[in-house]
Amino acid sequence: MNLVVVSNRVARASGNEPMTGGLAAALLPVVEKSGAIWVGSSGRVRDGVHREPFAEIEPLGAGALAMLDLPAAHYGGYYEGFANSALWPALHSRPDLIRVSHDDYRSYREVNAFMARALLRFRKPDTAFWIQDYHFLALGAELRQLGVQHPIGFFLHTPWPSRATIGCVPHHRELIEAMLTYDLIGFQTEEDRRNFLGYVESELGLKIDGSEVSTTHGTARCEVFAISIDADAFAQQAQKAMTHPEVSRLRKSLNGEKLVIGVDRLDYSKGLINRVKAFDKMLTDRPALQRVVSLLQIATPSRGTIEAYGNLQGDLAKLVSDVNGRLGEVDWTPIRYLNKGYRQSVLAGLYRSAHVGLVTPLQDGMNLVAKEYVAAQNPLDPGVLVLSKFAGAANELDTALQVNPHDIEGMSRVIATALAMPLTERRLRWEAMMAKLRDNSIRRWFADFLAALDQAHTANRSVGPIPLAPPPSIMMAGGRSRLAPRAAGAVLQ
Ligand SMILES: O=P(O)(O)OC[C@H]1O[C@H](O[C@H]2O[C@H](CO)[C@@H](O)[C@H](O)[C@H]2O)[C@H](O)[C@@H](O)[C@@H]1O
Ligand SMILES: O=c1ccn([C@@H]2O[C@H](COP(=O)(O)OP(=O)(O)O)[C@@H](O)[C@H]2O)c(=O)[nH]1
Repeated sequence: MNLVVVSNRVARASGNEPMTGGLAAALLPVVEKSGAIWVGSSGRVRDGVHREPFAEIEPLGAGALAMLDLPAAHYGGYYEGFANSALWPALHSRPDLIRVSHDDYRSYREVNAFMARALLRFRKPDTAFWIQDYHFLALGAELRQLGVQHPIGFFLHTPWPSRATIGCVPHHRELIEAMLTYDLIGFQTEEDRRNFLGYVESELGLKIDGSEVSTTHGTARCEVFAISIDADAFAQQAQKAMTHPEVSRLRKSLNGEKLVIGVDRLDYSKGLINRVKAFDKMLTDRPALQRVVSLLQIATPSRGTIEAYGNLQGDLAKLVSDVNGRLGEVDWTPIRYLNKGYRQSVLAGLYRSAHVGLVTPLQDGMNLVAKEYVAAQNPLDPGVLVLSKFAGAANELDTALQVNPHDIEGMSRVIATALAMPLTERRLRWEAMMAKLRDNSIRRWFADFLAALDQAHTANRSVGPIPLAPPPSIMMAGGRSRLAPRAAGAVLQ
């Protein structure tokens, strides 16, 4: 099989920069080994690329990485607009943060259609397409519309929310109808899958048969594949990282103090404000812990041109400075707060140096930082993971100390418990989590998805050729979508 993987964000094998997010970090090692072609955005835009998509292609393991310049006129409306100001807040159950214009939606559909046309050059008779994430909900439908009969799978890296919440996204019906043209739709957790099928049944009135939804365009199978990491490789990296100068400097600066670590993109879904408040409360309520423990919070800038992200950056900086100003001393700072990214070869050593890993998102598809923190620990003296029950990772990492990130007082108590946990209990909890990570590796995630895609597509083909997808349509009065033919290229006119 000749695999084409598609995502908005890609990662270069030779890249020396820190990873921006879990999708790229998780996919890089497996895509590299698979010989696949990985197609995504170059991060650059270009005028007039509609006819001839421009791709910079470089080797990636046995395969290749193709980075496309996306259309200048639509990039902002697609990425910052519809993808990250409408879909992202809705998918993370924050409908109050949805900001979207109908032009943004048009741009989103234009970029999906553009990507579909660009993918045709990579198509061979035995190609399977694997589309990643909410940036490309409609890409499968665009490919089918171009007559592509190949297997097309989709994996959603974020949560899928309740029907009421996804219903706040303009054009939700036509987007989800478009998703049903995928042979296979993968989710991080059973809850995400249930929410999606619940929407399909109650909002679209379609019948669900086990994991399958049948439409006049074929059957979409919906399954769960929890993304993961290569735990043993990460453990080795962590051991090696202990001699990295940056890690040595951190350890030396601790002067025997305990360390709590948080590593996140600066995103409102990550629960950073509540986390800092909980740490503050712990130190304020338990003065004996002052000078005994500090927090290292790495908050990598993300999507900074979007208002909600800019506001968060300001609010968080103010909160951290308030805590440090109030509790700090001439020779002690309670919170080390860094707005930059670190390579995993350094990050692994930082995790291993920390007695507690704080991963407290309000909502998170999976959260690979939680898994990396566990994998990085010294088996003889492991740290404790404090994990939000609203991260996808909480399903597997069930011996972490799980918290409700909305309960600041509860979190402050649990962090104190983690800091005081005896070695025997730390080891028991860590061993159980590490066994789960070893069992469900990123290699297994990759292989299981592709095997299920093959099965789903074979079952679809056994009932005949796949009809052209329902074409995209604009909203009609009353919020219902219509399924009407569309002239090639005439998106949303
Ligand atoms: O590409 P960006 O806009 O910079 O955002 C980074 C990525 O954020 C999201 O990551 C998700 O995928 C992880 C791996 O499955 C998962 O652990 C995490 O819970 C998710 O938030 C987003 O879904 C990606 O598309 C972005 O690339
Ligand atoms: O400075 C940083 C911060 C994060 N990461 C990586 O970015 C990913 C974050 O993934 P996660 O699933 O936790 O969250 P996301 O950012 O994708 O929502 C992890 O693999 C981290 O190792 C990194 O390499 N350097």
